[in-house]
Amino acid sequence: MISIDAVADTLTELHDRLRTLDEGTVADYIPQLATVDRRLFGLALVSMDGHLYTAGDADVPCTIQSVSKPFVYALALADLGLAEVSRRVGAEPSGEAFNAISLEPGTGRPANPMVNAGAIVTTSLVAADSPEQRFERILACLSAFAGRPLDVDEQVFASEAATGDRNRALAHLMRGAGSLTGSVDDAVTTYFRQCAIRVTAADLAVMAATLANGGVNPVTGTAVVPEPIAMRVLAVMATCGMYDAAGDWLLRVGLPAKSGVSGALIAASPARFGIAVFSPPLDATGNPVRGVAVLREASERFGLHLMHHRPAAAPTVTSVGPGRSTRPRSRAAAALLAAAADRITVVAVQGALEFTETERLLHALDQAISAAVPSWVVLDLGRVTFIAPGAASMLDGLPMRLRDHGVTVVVVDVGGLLTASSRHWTGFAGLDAAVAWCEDQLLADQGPRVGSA
Ligand SMILES: NC(=O)CC[C@H](N)C(=O)O
Repeated sequence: MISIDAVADTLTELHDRLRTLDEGTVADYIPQLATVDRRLFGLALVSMDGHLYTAGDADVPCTIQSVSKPFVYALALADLGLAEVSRRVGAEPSGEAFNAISLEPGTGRPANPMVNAGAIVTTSLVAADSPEQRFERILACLSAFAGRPLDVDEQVFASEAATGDRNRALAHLMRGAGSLTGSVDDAVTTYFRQCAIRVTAADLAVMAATLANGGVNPVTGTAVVPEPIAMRVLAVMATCGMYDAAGDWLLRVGLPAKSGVSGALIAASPARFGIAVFSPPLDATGNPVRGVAVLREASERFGLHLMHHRPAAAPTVTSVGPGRSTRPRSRAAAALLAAAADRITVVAVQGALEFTETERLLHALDQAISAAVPSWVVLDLGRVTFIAPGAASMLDGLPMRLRDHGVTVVVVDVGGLLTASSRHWTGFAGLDAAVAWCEDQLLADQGPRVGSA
């Protein structure tokens, strides 16, 4: 079969080339992890439409390890809110390894939820009546992110529970400092179980895509967490997800990401896709060698760096000009409307309105008003597909501000993009009706003169 898909081809090409990159060491401080085949190499990408692309061992299970941390952070944020969670776990890159004892002097608050200390506290914050229920909620949450019921690799769990003294020590330190409340044993046991949840690269790509998609799983359509939470989780991943390599990662790859000692790595390109790589050998910073290489290349090739300049796709304001309706008029009224043609201006807008487009629209309106001194402006949103909440708030005060200048603004807003959320706007379902309404107003204004004409 001839492939016409650049996404599938790119994954296959990256997989075939980078499989020869045989550097790094498989983690063995959790003995069971050392038994895994270092050659395993899976790639998966999930688009915002829920299309899955894979290459290599994308269906081979591994334990999620630290890649669980952003998702449990999301759950804690959903349970407690940002203010409460931030009181307990910071959001500063530690600049240290994942298992560093990086606690804020004095408070003992861990640096961020992406290192072990912060993750142990975050796990303990998940609302529950018992440790068992807490873990069930974590498993259910991660399963919703993945879009299928996940389970636990009991051997890896047992292996880490038997050897995880450093994490236990961290938890004791935090309990001593007061940043971890409750039982150390319960906190680390739940954390170890969470790290032993079994996933494939394909699952991880869906999970990352859910974060990229504003918290809505693009495969199942389930709203897993509210958009502001997905945004904050991505922010913490961007600054802290790659441990002490986080700065270099943001510089070179420019995507929120999270790695784990099993060799799992996810990255999310907001509003574009989630990607995951599974390849066990790790570099000196604890990040998977091949995963890092894949993401560096993919980011470069698809132009994905978050800080890329993205020019607007199309003009926002497509026309500015006088408006005339088809409503039948008396001869006198028609003459008056013709003479006052510059008093009704139609501004036609298209596309998705975010900050840039809305600033552009406001600027065009400003110019139209100063050039023609209209008394009525019809904002035609007939071809607007989306208004971001921030953009709607930029437009919200417009009717009142224009009224101060003697201008009435109305909107053609078939989908209720503006009028559904704001009572400041007079909305019409069609351009003709909106212009006719303005004409009626204009004629009523001029009433005596129409009579005497
Ligand atoms: N970086 C990681 O994936 C660490 C997770 C592992 N379970 C640990 O706590 O040591």
